[in-house]
Amino acid sequence: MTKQITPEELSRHKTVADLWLAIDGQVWDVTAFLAAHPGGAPIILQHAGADASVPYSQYHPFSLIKEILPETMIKGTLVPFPDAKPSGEASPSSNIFRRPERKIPPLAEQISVHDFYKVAPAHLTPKANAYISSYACDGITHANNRLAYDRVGVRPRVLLPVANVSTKAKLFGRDVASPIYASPTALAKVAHPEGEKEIARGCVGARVPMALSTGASCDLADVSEAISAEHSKPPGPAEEKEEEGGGGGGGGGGGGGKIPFIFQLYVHTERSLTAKLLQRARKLGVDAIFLTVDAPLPGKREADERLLLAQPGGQKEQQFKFHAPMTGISAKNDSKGGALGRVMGAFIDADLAWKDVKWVREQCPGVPVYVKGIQTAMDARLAAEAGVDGIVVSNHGGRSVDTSPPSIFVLLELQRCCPEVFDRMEIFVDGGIMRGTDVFKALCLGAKGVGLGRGVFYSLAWGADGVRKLFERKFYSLLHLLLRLRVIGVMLTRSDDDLVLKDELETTMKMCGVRSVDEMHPGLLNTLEVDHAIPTTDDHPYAKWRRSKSKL
Ligand code: HEM
Ligand SMILES: Cc1cc2nc3c(=O)[nH]c(=O)nc-3n(C[C@H](O)[C@H](O)[C@H](O)COP(=O)(O)O)c2cc1C
Repeated sequence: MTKQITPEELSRHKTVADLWLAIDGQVWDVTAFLAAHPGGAPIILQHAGADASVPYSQYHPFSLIKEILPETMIKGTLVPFPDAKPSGEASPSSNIFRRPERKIPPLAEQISVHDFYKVAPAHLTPKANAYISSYACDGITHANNRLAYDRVGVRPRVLLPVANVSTKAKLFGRDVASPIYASPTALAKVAHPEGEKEIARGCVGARVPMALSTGASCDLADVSEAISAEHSKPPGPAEEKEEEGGGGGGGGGGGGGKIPFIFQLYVHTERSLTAKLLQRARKLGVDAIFLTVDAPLPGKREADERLLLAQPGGQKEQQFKFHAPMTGISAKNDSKGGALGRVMGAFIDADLAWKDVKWVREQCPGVPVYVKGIQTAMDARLAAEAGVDGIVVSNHGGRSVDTSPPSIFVLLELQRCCPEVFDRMEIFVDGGIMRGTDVFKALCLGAKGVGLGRGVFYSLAWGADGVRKLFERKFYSLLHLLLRLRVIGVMLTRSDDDLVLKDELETTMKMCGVRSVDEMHPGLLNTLEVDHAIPTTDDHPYAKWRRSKSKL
């Protein structure tokens, strides 16, 4: 049996002379590998003495470490949570533990999306982490979504007046503070007891769109109500200090117009149920429908698969977290394992076809429909022909079919093979967005806006404030500032839990001589490093599509 290593013991090995880290439940002594790591030593040192599974999985498939490092470097198995108790009725092998109450580090310390990814998992249950972080098979697409952005460079322009820049945009018919939104992600209650309602509150605070999944753990009406309630709150300290000269600008509570509210649709095998759901969405006044088409069945997400759920009849709270009211499905283990995606998505109609897009549009006249999950120029053209209002270039965050192209490559493919689609419909993109530079690159390539999935889930560990901070920066209201000035005599400052993505986007814009979203264009990017990887034709450029005939 391998040695059981506690997080405390692991944390004692974090120097260049003695460096351990845990990946996928195993503790490795990587002291000898530190200098040889092709990605550099600093990134490994950043995670020294800690569980590096989540950040590691952003760059590498879990299988890589076993291919590269000898087994002799394994020190043992990480005991997940020595201070945690197994949940009441969970079977001994279920591996479900409740997190003891841990003090979450201050939000002010989380200054990048990477920070949210790094810190939040320690405050979620193992099953929640497995569900959120998981990806299809070897995680090639998942890792490449992120890495592909790094291979596209920006071309900074100088000596242009950029004292005042604005990230404002109009998305789904409404004014937003920045063209970034919360992608639809099912079962948010695994990360926060208020689930999607809390995401909605954060989105209102940041004044960005929110997309709600069919598989959400809160009902459409409840989330719609949470949005309205948040909008009608009186302005508080987090309220926007309306920018002078166009810069900045978040705003919680009643500030600004209503945020766009999007309903993401998975079509049920029983069509009448989907028709009813769409009618409800329309009545509730959703601003758009995202029809997800890249998951006729959920991908093979092994991390999620391996970790079983508490058995039926187990902890109440467990069931509450893993229940989707709009589909009526509660999670359970099946003969294959415990994958939430598979169990919760069992209702999805795998026979959906282009003709059904028309049917969906007919069910909700007047509500714009976007097809989410487009990954080739061919399908982008078909979407334009189907008359939809737009598409979301997405591979489900690498959760559907592994080795499909990173989203930014698809955007380049559309620019190369069917540029006309950008004039015919709106194009959104998600997958692997971690930095303001990533947002900038996607917008330069014609995206109207970008979505974040996992980042939102991780920021949710801090509740609505975390979500707001992920997207937006917070200013003190003038009133609040004056009060502070009088009472404690501070200088005019921003609040200490400023920003993340919007601020990074503004910085990039300033460095590139761009003052508004409309001024961004492909000429501000260098894509030479990836251009060879972008398809030039619909068919394979030389391999012929002919299966050899049997001679028998
Ligand atoms: C300890 C086990 C690790 C092994 C065996 C390993 C292996 C490798 C290898 C073979 C490469 C070059 C090829 C490639 O890009 O896939 C690489 C690059 C890289 N690794 Fe790791 N790595 C490890 C840990 C980590 C961790 C913990 C992180 C981050 C949290 C990380 C981040 C990176 C990054 C950012 C690159 C550069 C990728 C690029 O420039 O395209 N690695 N690693
Ligand atoms: C935990 C989780 C649940 C998701 N659930 C859904 C869903 O119900 N419907 C959907 O269309 N996409 C879903 N997605 C995909 C996201 O909408 C989005 O495409 C993806 O997460 C973007 O990649 P990122 O996580 O790298 O930002 C989910 C993603 C995650 C991480």
